[in-house]
Amino acid sequence: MLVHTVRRLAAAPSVRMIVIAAPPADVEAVHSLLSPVAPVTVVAGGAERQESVAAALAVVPDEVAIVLVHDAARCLTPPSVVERVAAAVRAGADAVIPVLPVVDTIKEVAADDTVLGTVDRSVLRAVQTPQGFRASVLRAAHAAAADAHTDDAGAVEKLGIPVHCVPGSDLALKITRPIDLALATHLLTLPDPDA
Ligand SMILES: Nc1ccn([C@@H]2O[C@H](COP(=O)(O)OP(=O)(O)OP(=O)(O)O)[C@@H](O)[C@H]2O)c(=O)n1
Ligand SMILES: C[C@](O)(CO)[C@H](O)COP(=O)(O)O
Repeated sequence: MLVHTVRRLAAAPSVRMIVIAAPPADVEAVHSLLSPVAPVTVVAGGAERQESVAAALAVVPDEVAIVLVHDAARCLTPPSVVERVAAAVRAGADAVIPVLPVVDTIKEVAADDTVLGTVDRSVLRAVQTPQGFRASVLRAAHAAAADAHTDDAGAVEKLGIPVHCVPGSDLALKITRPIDLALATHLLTLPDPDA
């Protein structure tokens, strides 16, 4: 997954530096794996995603103005999505997330499995990565983050800074369940949409 992720990130013209947070015991191995794919810096990640992002951010030079945070698990994210996010930050947004509409009906459910209500899905979005930030905003959000957050934009929202949405991609699925892996394996057999 890491190889596919880095290959697509490196193919995005806006990406100048790639920092990977790896399990501490695997830093050397990950560097050896990825060096033939693209120049990468590999740091020891943390127990949670948030800690890994903070560790990677710590080695990003101060002169880097825009930082994109990506999931290795979204390894088929097309370079066009990376470019869309980067372009929106360059155009002036402090924080940008790629999103998709929610296609299922969403219910709020009580602990006893009784439905409490139906949520208006027209205002909901499923959030992907990479998420793009003005570097100073991401650093401030991480410094201020008192609680755990499941995405970096969540920490920015808590600062009261607007987060802008751009279209994501079905290809940017997060490989979480066995069926996601089966789907990704099949998608790899299809022509590259960005080629
Ligand atoms: N300690 C961690 C855990 C996760 N990640 C990053 O966060 C992404 C999502 O991780 P994870 O939560 O493990 O993905 P899921 O497969 O969705 O697992 P879970 O069911 O725990 O949410 C990973 O691809 C990885 O890039 C990380 O950097 N450091
Ligand atoms: C960042 C993310 O991929 C956006 O959808 C998601 O929040 C990661 O969540 P996870 O539970 O760490 O996989």
